[in-house]
Amino acid sequence: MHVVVNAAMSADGKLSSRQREQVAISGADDFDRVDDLRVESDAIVVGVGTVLADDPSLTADEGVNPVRVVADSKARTPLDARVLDDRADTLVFVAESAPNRNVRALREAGADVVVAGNGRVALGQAFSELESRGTKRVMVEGGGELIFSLFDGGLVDELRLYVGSVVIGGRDAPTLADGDGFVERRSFPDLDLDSVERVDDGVLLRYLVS
Ligand SMILES: NC(=O)C1=CN([C@@H]2O[C@H](COP(=O)(O)OP(=O)(O)OC[C@H]3O[C@@H](n4cnc5c(N)ncnc54)[C@H](OP(=O)(O)O)[C@@H]3O)[C@@H](O)[C@H]2O)C=CC1
Ligand SMILES: Nc1nc(O)c(N)c(N[C@@H]2O[C@H](COP(=O)(O)O)[C@@H](O)[C@H]2O)n1
Repeated sequence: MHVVVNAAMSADGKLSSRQREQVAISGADDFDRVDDLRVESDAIVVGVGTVLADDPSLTADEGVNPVRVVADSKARTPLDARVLDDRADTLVFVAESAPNRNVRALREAGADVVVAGNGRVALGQAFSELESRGTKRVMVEGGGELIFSLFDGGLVDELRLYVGSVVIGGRDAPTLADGDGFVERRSFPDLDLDSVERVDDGVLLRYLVS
């Protein structure tokens, strides 16, 4: 299974402002590129933080939509979230500790709810489950907490990063990789820069994870 993390960040590395609402960092050409990547993928994965902050639909304007996947330990995905609409299938990974009534409500809303892990979704287990269902290409669309955990778990193969020509700032604004962060140099994931391309008025960087 090939896992691509795709994100748009400001020149100072922020995914959004400290208010954690969706910010347009890239432009029309980049959103078209993201649409194409969605259609080429079998699954699009986000953390529940992105669902709560942005309410994304995670669907493409044209083509067959991949399954939408939410890492949501406590089954907090709102029942009126756009990821639960009928434009595509949705799989929610929860932890064993997720309240039963939340799990039941998500199933009644049409989601496939799968338990992976105890206190928090075990991403290795969740990705093995995706692979066992025939998933070949996974696209991760954020946010920073989930992306850090995926790098920490050695689960990322490729990073496509749009760097917009804007500064957002703010110590509490989400960055590409939040979580606890790495400390030892030898634990920093090393990246191989594969390509650099001007898109809109920013830059698209494509890295392979060593
Ligand atoms: N510019 C861009 O490209 C993008 C920007 N964003 C922005 O990012 C922000 C949201 O990011 P963020 O708050 O970090 O949210 P995330 O989408 O990364 O979701 C984080 C949540 O996912 C759940 N989760 C479940 N399992 C795990 C795990 N193993 N590791 C980590 N998290 C897990 C946790 O909640 P629980 O414990 O309840 O399960 C956690 O709080 C918003 O401001 C949004 O606008 C988001 C996507 C793309
Ligand atoms: N590629 C990209 N460029 C930006 O400028 C962005 N702000 C984002 N953000 C993420 O894209 C998702 C939007 O989803 P829908 O189109 O509503 O389905 C969402 O997860 C944003 O956080 N991406």
